[in-house]
Amino acid sequence: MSLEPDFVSALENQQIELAEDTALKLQEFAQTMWTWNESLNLTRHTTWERFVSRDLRDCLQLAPLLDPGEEVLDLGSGNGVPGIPLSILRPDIEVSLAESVNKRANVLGEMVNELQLPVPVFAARGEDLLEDYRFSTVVSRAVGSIAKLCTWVEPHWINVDRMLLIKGPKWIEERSDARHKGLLAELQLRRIASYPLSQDSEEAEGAILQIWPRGRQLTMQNS
Ligand SMILES: C[S@@+](CC[C@H](N)C(=O)[O-])C[C@H]1O[C@@H](n2cnc3c(N)ncnc32)[C@H](O)[C@@H]1O
Repeated sequence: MSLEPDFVSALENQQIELAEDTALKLQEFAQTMWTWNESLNLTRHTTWERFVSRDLRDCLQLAPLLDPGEEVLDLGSGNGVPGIPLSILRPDIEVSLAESVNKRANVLGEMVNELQLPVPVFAARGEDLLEDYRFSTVVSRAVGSIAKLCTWVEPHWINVDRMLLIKGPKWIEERSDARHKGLLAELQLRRIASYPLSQDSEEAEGAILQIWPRGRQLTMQNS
């Protein structure tokens, strides 16, 4: 297999440099996802430009924030973003996927098999899994507001060190809403990455928010 020219130019346009075997695996992921997308509604990002500038860009921002050996749960994995690219970019961490819709969870299982990735897929609500499993970091993108995620994880902080949420510019309103509802009273929230969402627009910014219990000392390097 070789790299698709349109994928290579999308990477160049975004000034992203990747080892060839990593790029090939990410390419395989996108192609597998797009094939499944024909029968199941998984993604609207169906061009290399969109895949690189949105999906991959978010994952590349998230990947360096995790420590080697971390156990990570992608809550609401849907099409596999960010969990699957994360496991490709960071083979030194253990990624699991939680997806509450059975059909999508089955497809995720097929995708990780095709890609031969050591990624368990749970057909379950992420918060239910937290009753029985422990994860150092819960990651999530495009699943729910800050308030919703805080509510889901609230009873389970004993089994989670921190959440890392990938958010668009609306995160500030979501933070106000969560504060207003008193959901952040026992939590700390810090933006630990921010980046332009598109090279054409200076306004739209992506953010990675870290949320963790007040008073808890995190041991991760980038926390
Ligand atoms: C809009 S998709 C986002 C998919 C992917 N994370 C992304 O960024 O493109 C949200 C997915 O989360 C799933 N979902 C919603 N609530 C969930 C929960 N509590 N636990 C697990 N999956 C959930 C939905 O079924 C859906 O597939």
